[in-house]
Order: sequence, then C-alpha cells, then structure tokens
Amino acid sequence: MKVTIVGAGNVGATCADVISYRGIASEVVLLDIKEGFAEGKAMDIMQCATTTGFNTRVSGSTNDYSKTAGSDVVVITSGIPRKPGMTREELIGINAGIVKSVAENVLKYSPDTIIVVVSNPMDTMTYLTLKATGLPKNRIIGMGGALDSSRFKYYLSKALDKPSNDVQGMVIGGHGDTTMIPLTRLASYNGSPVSSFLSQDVLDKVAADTMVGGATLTGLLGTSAWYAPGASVAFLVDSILNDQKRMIPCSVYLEGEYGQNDICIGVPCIIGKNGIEEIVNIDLNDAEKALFAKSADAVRAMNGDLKSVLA
Ligand SMILES: NC(=O)C1=CN([C@@H]2O[C@H](COP(=O)(O)OP(=O)(O)OC[C@H]3O[C@@H](n4cnc5c(N)ncnc54)[C@H](O)[C@@H]3O)[C@@H](O)[C@H]2O)C=CC1
Ligand SMILES: O=C([O-])CC(=O)C(=O)O
Repeated sequence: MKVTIVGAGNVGATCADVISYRGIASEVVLLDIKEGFAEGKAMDIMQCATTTGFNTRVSGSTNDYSKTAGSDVVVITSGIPRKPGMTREELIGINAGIVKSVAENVLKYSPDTIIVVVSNPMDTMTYLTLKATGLPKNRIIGMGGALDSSRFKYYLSKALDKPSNDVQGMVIGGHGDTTMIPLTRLASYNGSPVSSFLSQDVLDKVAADTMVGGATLTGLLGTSAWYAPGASVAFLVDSILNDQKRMIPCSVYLEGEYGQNDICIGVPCIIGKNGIEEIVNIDLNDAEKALFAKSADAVRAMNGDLKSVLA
C-alpha cells in the first residue's frame, strides 16, 4: 500500500515516521516544494529502519508528482502553520491556494486515491478540496477530530489521574478554538460516565482546555504542534489502509446528517478501505445540538471566503 504525504514539514514528516515504524504502509512518498527538503526527511527516516526495525520504503520528492503515482491515500499537510496569538482561520488566505493546487496535482497521478486533508483551517480546506476536485464525499476526509479527541482524553486522564487508554471520549464540530465540541456527557472511564468521578466544574475546565489545546501548544512551541497531529493522521490512515472500520470523528461533507447541508465538519465516521464508509448518528441532547448548529454556522461563514479560490 502506498501513501503520499504532501508537505514534509513538522506534521507531514512526523506522520511518515509513525506510518513507517508502525508498518502501516509498504511505501511512503514525502513531497515538498522546498528543494531537497522531502528527500532529506525521507533519508533521515530511512536511517531508522535498522534501529527501530521497519521495512516501509520512504522516499522524498521536490515537487515531482510523478513519484506519487498510484497512491492509495494522499495526505495534504502543505501550507503554513499558525504562530502564537493567531487563529487557524487566519491561515486561509495562503493555504487555500496551496491546498487546491496540491489536490489537483495529486489526482493527475492517483485518480482513485483517498485524500486526507490536514492543512488549516481544516474544515474549510476539506470543503475546498471536495468542491475543487468533485470527488465523491467518501474519498475526502478532514483530520481534526482524531487529534482533538486524543487531547480530550489526555485532559480527562489528567483530571481522573488514570491512564489515557482507560478513557473514552469524542470531540465533534469544527476544528477551531471556539467551534470544537468535547462531548463530556458521553465520555467514560472504562464504561462508567466520567461525571461519576469528576465535578461539573472540572469537566468544564477539561472541555475548555481541549478546545484551546492547539493554541496552548502553539504558545509553548512558537509554531503549532506536530507529534500528536502526525500520529493522529497515521491512526486515520491505518484505519483506511487496513480496513479497520474504526469510528473516528472526521470532517466530512454533510447532506442532511446532524441537520446540516453543504458543509464539511467533524462528526463520528466509520473509516475503512473506502474512506468514509458511514456517518454515525449519535443522539445529541438539545444543548449539544445547539452547540453543533452554532459551530456549523461559524464553519459555513469561513467557507464563504473561498469564493475567489473556487471561481
Ligand atoms: N488538522 C489538524 O489537526 C492539524 C493541522 N495542522 C496544519 O497543518 C499544516 C502544516 O503544519 P506544519 O507541518 O507544522 O507546517 P510546516 O511549516 O512545518 O510544514 C509545511 C510544509 O508545507 C510545505 N509546502 C508549502 N507549500 C507547498 C506546496 N505548494 N507544495 C508542497 N509543499 C508545500 C512547506 O515547504 C513546509 O515544508 C498547517 O496548515 C497547520 O496549521 C497542524 C496540526 C494539526
Ligand atoms: O493549533 C494549530 O494551529 C494546529 C492544529 O490544528 C492543532 O494542533 O490542533
């Protein structure tokens, strides 16, 4: 199985690294516009093969899309990340043009591929990719919910003082500081509601910390995060390539689901060899439905800024 990752920067290279050492794909191509950069990252990763023990072939390419031919999955991480104090939405001006041209280029060589969109603002970039390529909705997947949910479980595990892997929970809605919806009511500690162990005040703080999880790291690092983002993309790619049918919140085009139309936003999806195989309808209460509608309004407003790129 072949995966192409466009953008060999922090997130793209981390994703290639995780895919190879976990043996998720047999071949990974990293592509970047910066001369020699993807080749260098690929060589560095390949020099781990004997010490971490993997057989994936990782190669790099400077903007030569012929090297990406026949990819089963293409991950788009190309574009700029935010700096401290910025929102993801502020990246739209530069990233929209990059994401659109990258999507068009990859399809020339991999017409049957599934595209995973990572570049921010991710929900808007996913919508742009869908509209610009005309691909069926199951083949365009926005990655955000997997990462936001892993951060949610991290903050829950800290509050519970228990291991993250004993915590279940999901974040739906937009992948933005104010549009994410951590579903605290449905989160559990090995099957028991977390509300049995944590007060509402603590749960509210967990939700608030989750929503600004990316901004917190950007403030600490000076650029946005990459370890958890790269690993979250690899987790999603694993479910596609190995047809795992995991339920993962992803940004997907909605046609009536959750009361929304003509928008890409995070909802739980079954992810398998056909990409988005099912949109799972979970029962939201009235407060959660209201939050989802508000989140969708904000994401839809951002999509309005794509008019010139899509014209
Ligand atoms: N959806 C999510 O959950 C997350 C999204 N992101 C987003 O992912 C994107 C990448 O972040 P980082 O890897 O930290 O940035 P980075 O700056 O480390 O890497 C981006 C790479 O894209 C390359 N690039 C730019 N234009 C290109 C083009 N036309 N073709 C090929 N490559 C091109 C750059 O040369 C650079 O190497 C950002 O937009 C960031 O906001 C980051 C983390 C999580
Ligand atoms: O915070 C950012 O800008 C990058 C991102 O989407 C994340 O780490 O969640």
